[in-house]
Amino acid sequence: MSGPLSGVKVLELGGIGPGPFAGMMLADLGADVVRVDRPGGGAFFPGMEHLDLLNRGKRSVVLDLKRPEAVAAVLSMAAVADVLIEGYRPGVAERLGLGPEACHARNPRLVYGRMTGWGQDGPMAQQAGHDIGYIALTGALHAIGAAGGPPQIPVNLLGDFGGGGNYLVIGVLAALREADRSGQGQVVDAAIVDGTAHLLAGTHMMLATGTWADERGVNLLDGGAPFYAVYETADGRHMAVGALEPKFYAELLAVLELDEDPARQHDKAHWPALRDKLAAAFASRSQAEWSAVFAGSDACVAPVVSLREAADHPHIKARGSIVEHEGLLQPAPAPRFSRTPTALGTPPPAPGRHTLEVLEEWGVADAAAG
Ligand SMILES: CC(C)(COP(=O)(O)OP(=O)(O)OC[C@H]1O[C@@H](n2cnc3c(N)ncnc32)[C@H](O)[C@@H]1OP(=O)(O)O)[C@@H](O)C(=O)NCCC(=O)NCCSC(=O)C(=O)O
Repeated sequence: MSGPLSGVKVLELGGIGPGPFAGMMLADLGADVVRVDRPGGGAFFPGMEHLDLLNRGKRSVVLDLKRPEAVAAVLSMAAVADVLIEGYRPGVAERLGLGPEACHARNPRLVYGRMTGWGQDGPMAQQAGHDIGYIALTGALHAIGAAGGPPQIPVNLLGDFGGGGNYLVIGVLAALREADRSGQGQVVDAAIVDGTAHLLAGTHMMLATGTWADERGVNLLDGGAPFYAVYETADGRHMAVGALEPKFYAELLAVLELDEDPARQHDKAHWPALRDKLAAAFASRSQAEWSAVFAGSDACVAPVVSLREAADHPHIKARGSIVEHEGLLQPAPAPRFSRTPTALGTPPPAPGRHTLEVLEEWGVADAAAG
């Protein structure tokens, strides 16, 4: 296995969303990730486990953790692992006998990563939830959408993955580094509400400076500014315009051949008229035509393409950011490394495919535990 985390052993107790995403990232980075699936798989999309990209590059063991022998097997695996990650409701791992105390008794160096929406404590810790509810409580969902319209759902990118799985990985990596020095593991409590709130640092900065109103669709970076917005083209597609800096804004006006005073960029009273002008300009040609017109320019304009179209965009293609691998269209590992390059992992395994192989390899005595 290549990648900077080559040789790092990760045990992932199977959950949904952000936990598996964090496991995928660790596998992308080269770690040996073993996922413990429950009998019957417990997949979000049953029967389609081979398409579950969040499990690429991992091996799967199926263990019924309601059986003491299976719990003993997982504890033995935790004894030789560097990292354990779990995404149950707080207290579930403890009830199974796999909480941090039980695991640290077997392996004091273990980094024990916990992924939840609300966090390990607080009044809502025990409540069920999903991305949309978690981001709602941080102010993020309120901030997204057009002025006068309802909040818009940013897929489940912001909470589950941006504020969730990513922060679990960051926490795990920091704790691993510290464990190298101290010889001790610790618990990483990654909560989507914390991570999403943290992602809002820049927005809070603008709020503090009085340059951001606590409303959606009226600000510099939420579509309020006409030079940072999305416009419809003649064929019903869209172009994304992000001409923030005066020199790039001037370039936008030049390419569009708009009769407009560049000095009025930040004149809010002028914004409605400017938006109308930009809308009329973009509505005059197709997305493909505008893409050709803006190619190579610094006007910061890009076509809004679909998930499938993205893979065919010349830049995305040249970078190999989204690739077809083993018959599956998927994003490539990110970021990239100069000395220890990463590679796309093995396809998502069927649950339990590696039970015997892994239990043997990780030296777990009772290989029949599952
Ligand atoms: C998502 C959940 C609300 C789902 O709630 P539940 O279905 O009630 O699951 P819980 O985690 O509470 O408990 C899981 C139960 O499964 C049992 N369990 C788990 N693994 C096993 C195995 N291998 N074998 C046997 N039994 C098992 C475990 O003991 C618990 O049983 P008992 O002990 O008997 O109860 C919760 O897991 C949760 O809050 N997780 C943290 C946050 C999270 O992941 N949110 C969703 C993000 S995804 C998202 O937002 C999105 O996709 O959109």
